[in-house]
Amino acid sequence: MKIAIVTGASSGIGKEFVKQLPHFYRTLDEIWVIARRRDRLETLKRESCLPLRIFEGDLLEEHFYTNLENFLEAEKPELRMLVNAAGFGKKGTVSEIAEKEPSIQTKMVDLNCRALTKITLACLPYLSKGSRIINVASAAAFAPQPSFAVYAATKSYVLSFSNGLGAELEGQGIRVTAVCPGPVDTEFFTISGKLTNRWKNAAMARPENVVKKALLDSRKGKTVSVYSIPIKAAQMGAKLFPHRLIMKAGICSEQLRKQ
Ligand SMILES: NC(=O)C1=CN([C@@H]2O[C@H](COP(=O)(O)OP(=O)(O)OC[C@H]3O[C@@H](n4cnc5c(N)ncnc54)[C@H](OP(=O)(O)O)[C@@H]3O)[C@@H](O)[C@H]2O)C=CC1
Ligand SMILES: CC(=O)[C@H](N)C(=O)O
Repeated sequence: MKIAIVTGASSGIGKEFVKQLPHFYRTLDEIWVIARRRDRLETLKRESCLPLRIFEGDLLEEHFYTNLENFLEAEKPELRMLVNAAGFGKKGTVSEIAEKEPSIQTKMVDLNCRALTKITLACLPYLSKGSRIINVASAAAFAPQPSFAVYAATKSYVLSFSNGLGAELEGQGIRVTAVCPGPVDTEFFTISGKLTNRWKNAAMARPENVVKKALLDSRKGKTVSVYSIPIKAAQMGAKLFPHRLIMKAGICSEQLRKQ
């Protein structure tokens, strides 16, 4: 049985992967979808042209992995595509967030980094030549971001992990692509807090476009997928300029906005 696995499938970018995957991978038999909100996954299942198998659960809970591993062991599927999209962010300084929600920043690290790694490790034995991994990082991975510090650090981990793992798996014909979008119009900002940066607001992308580009880039075997010219410029800027300067520019533009 040929399958794809998508985490964060109940909303936004992950959900869009579930919608587009059947058109890119016509030989898939099933997509296994992971998220906490079962009702959302049930709706997606009714609308999908491929059978979806629902794995309702919290990626922060250990028993979730035991359950998934048991299913993988029993079915021994040919995993053609793993998409790690589950994640969240919180806006504000590290101290402000810590005061309001003491454990949320370590939970962010646990979901964005640890859970992504755990799912990948569980899936590795079922990948074979031609299989793909897509890890949803972010343009926030390119440089540190004051007032988004933990989030940006988690996404640097995802980018670095994807590049390292990709180099290890290349010889087996398995490609890993880190997707690094700027702001995307999803429920992300309901949880993180609204975007106040006008440059970021102007660069807001549609999830359909980001996902289509990611799937095309993954098919080509690209290691990083960046949608839109402004975000490619940001990627280039982060390579050319010292991160100290980039952070200063970000802080100045935020202060100007507040005036
Ligand atoms: N939107 C943006 O501007 C950008 C987003 N990204 C990244 O894209 C990824 C997807 O975000 P996006 O689609 O925008 O945001 P959404 O909030 O729309 O989706 C987040 C997804 O993660 C799932 N999720 C969250 N917490 C858990 C958990 N503990 N266990 C299982 N699943 C969980 C949610 O499902 P449920 O709540 O049902 O469990 C949901 O399906 C994230 O990694 C984000 O960092 C990257 C760049 C830009
Ligand atoms: C939420 C994101 O990851 C986005 N790249 C941003 O920095 O706003």
